[in-house]
Amino acid sequence: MTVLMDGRKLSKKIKEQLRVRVEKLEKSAGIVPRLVVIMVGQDAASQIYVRNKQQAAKKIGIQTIDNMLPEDTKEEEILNLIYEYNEDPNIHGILVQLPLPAHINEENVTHAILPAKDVDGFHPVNMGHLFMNAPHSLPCTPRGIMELFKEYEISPKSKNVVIIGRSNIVGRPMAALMINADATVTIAHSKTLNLSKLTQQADIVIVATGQPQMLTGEDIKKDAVVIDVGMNRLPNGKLVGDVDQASIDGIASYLTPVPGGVGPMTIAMLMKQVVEFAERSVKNDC
Ligand SMILES: Nc1nc(=O)c2c([nH]1)NC[C@@H]1CN(c3ccc(C(=O)N[C@@H](CCC(=O)O)C(=O)O)cc3)C=[N+]21
Repeated sequence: MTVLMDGRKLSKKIKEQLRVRVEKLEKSAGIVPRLVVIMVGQDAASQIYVRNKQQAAKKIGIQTIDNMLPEDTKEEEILNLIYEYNEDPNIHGILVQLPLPAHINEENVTHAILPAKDVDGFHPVNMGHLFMNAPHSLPCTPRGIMELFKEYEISPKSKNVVIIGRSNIVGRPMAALMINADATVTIAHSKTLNLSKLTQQADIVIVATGQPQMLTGEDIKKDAVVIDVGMNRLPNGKLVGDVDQASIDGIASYLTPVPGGVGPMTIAMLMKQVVEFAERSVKNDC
C-alpha cells in the first residue's frame, strides 16, 4: 500500500496556525504582513500559483499587492519597481514569478531584491546561507517538502536521496536541505547516464524535471519514498506530475500526489515566510 502524502491537509493546518499569528501581530504591533507579487507575461504554472496564492493570503490575513505586467515590460521597469518596494517599510516580502520572458535577465532581477525581503530565498546571499547550513529564508518548494517529511515522520538521516533536476528553485536548494538533514545526496539531471540505476538505489526520490510522468514503478525500489514536484498540463487539460502515479502505486511506501501534494505546501511555505518576515520587522524596530 502506497500512502499518499496529503499536502492539502497539512497546508490547511499550517495556514490556520499562520492566521492566529497574523491576528496576534496585528493586535500587538499593528502590523499587517504585506507581500508584493510581480508577474510578467503569461505562464500556465504561474497562473495557477497566482490564483492559489491570493486565496491563501486572504484566508490568513496577509495583504498581497499584485503587479501583473505585460510580456513586453522592460527589465529596467521591473528593477525600478523592486527598488521602490525594497525601500518601503510596509512591504515585508517581494516575489517575482519565474520564469520571466526571455528578454529579461532573471539573475539581475532576483539579485535586485533585498535579501531581507526575499521570500523565495533565491537571492545568492540567502542561497549561500542555506548551503552553509544557516538559512535565513528558504526556497518554498523544498521547505514544503521538508515539512511533509516531518509530518509523516520520515527522517532523511543517513538515507540515499536522489534528486532529479538541478534548478535553482528546486533541485539545488533541495540538495542543500537534504545534506543539512544528514542525508546522502545525488543530484541527477538531463545529462545523467543510467538514471534508472541511480533511482533504483534510492530510499527517497525527488523528481523536479517538468517531464510528464517520466518516473515509473520500474525506476524505484520497493518501499521508496517518492516526491513529485512536477506540474504539467497534458493536451487533454489534465494536471499531472513528473511521476507516473499508477505504476508507482503499490511499490512506493509514500508518494506525493499531483495535484494535492507539493503544490499546496509551496503556497503554505510562502505564506509562512511572509509572516516570519513581518514578525522579524517588529523585532528589528526595537
Ligand atoms: N518565484 C517563483 N516561486 C515559485 O514558487 C513559483 C514561481 N515563481 N513560478 C511558478 C511556479 C509554480 N508554482 C506553483 C505552486 C503551487 C501550485 C499549486 O497550488 N498547485 C496545486 C494545483 C491545484 C489546482 O489545480 O489549483 C496542487 O498541486 O495541488 C502550482 C504552482 C510555484 N512557482
